[in-house]
Amino acid sequence: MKKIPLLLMGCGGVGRQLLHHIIACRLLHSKLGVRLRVVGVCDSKSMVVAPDAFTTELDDDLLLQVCKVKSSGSSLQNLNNFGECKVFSSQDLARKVTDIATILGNSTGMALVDCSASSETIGVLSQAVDLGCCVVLANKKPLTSSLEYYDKLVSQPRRIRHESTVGAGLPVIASINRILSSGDPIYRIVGSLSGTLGFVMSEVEGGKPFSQVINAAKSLGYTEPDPRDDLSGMDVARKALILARLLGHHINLDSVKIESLYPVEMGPDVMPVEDFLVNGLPLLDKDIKNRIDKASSSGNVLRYVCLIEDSRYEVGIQELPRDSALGRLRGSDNVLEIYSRCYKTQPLVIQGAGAGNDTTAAGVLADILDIQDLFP
Ligand SMILES: NC(=O)C1=CN([C@@H]2O[C@H](COP(=O)(O)OP(=O)(O)OC[C@H]3O[C@@H](n4cnc5c(N)ncnc54)[C@H](OP(=O)(O)O)[C@@H]3O)[C@@H](O)[C@H]2O)C=CC1
Ligand SMILES: N[C@@H](CC=O)C(=O)O
Repeated sequence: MKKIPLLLMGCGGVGRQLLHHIIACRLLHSKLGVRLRVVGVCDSKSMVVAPDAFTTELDDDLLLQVCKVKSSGSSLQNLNNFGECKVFSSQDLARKVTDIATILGNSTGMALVDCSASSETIGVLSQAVDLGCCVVLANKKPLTSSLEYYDKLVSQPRRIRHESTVGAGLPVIASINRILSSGDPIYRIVGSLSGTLGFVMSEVEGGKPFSQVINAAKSLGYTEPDPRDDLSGMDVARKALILARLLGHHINLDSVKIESLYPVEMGPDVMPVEDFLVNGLPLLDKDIKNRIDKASSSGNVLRYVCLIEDSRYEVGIQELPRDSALGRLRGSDNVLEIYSRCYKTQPLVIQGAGAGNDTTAAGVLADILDIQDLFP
């Protein structure tokens, strides 16, 4: 049986769902001759690890307990007396992750899985690459920081997977990699790449207030931890940057033209997120409704569109015909049109659920299975 040691960073909506998927797939994976050995799980402050990363793992009862503790809003410290594990607190975290990566990286190998929404994981991920580990990301921040970090993370292409960073579980990165590796140059990508903003546009079209829809999107697990990451366009800009860099464009986030749906006075530096959700959002209801009604009166709809073409990198609202590919989108679906030599007149179109814990975690799990050949 092939064994893949795995350390999970981030135990929020996506991370917990990943643990549930791993447990639910035990039988399937054993038929495939693979076992995912979860050796550690950490959140922002603590980490729970197996007593000996070489020979032991966190068993499924303990993983379920991790999920239970985290979904109740408690700390992983509460697992101190539950089963065979050790719990470490904040100052030791990065060092402890690196210690495990050092032990396993050059022996059995290890998959370091980032389901956090933090930029603090970038250092440990890049060290893990040097230590011979694989990295699997749902977190977009490590790939959208400096070009130096990006180049480091992708320096061993067989050892990195990040399908869920764009379009959640949709096969966007894999499809682009296949097209590029066949020498077919991609010259234009256009799409709607935010589950949250897609959901918002179609629900507000249906008559619901913007503020209510954003809160619903948060409860459904579509938004980033702070929904302003979605509403500012920054989350889509990160996806645009990931795609542009995949196409070989050596650019940074400041090359992406971004349209925000809220004013600077409601930004994270000015207002705490709870304040924004309760008091800020309702102030935006009228303006968004007016914009949508105006488009509707001309038979159009509003969609938040991502465009990558030549040296144009733009994310923002566009008014589009209701019966266009993007105009027909409903709910949290994403759609992506890829134009290349082979897909010139008719683009390659990828469409489907583009956000949510289930599909995102499924994408992460498929990525982990995809690197199984690198493990003994
Ligand atoms: N939801 C979706 O539809 C999609 C999400 N993604 C990406 O998946 C990631 C996770 O999203 P989601 O689960 O919704 O986010 P959550 O906010 O629910 O969870 C984030 C988790 O990361 C932990 N964390 C924060 N900082 C660190 C750190 N430095 N080291 C380790 N863990 C840390 C948090 O810890 P604590 O509990 O202590 O706060 C929390 O457990 C995000 O990057 C998001 O962009 C990608 C595609 C789709
Ligand atoms: N917040 C994101 C989640 C996926 O990346 C979105 O709404 O698309």
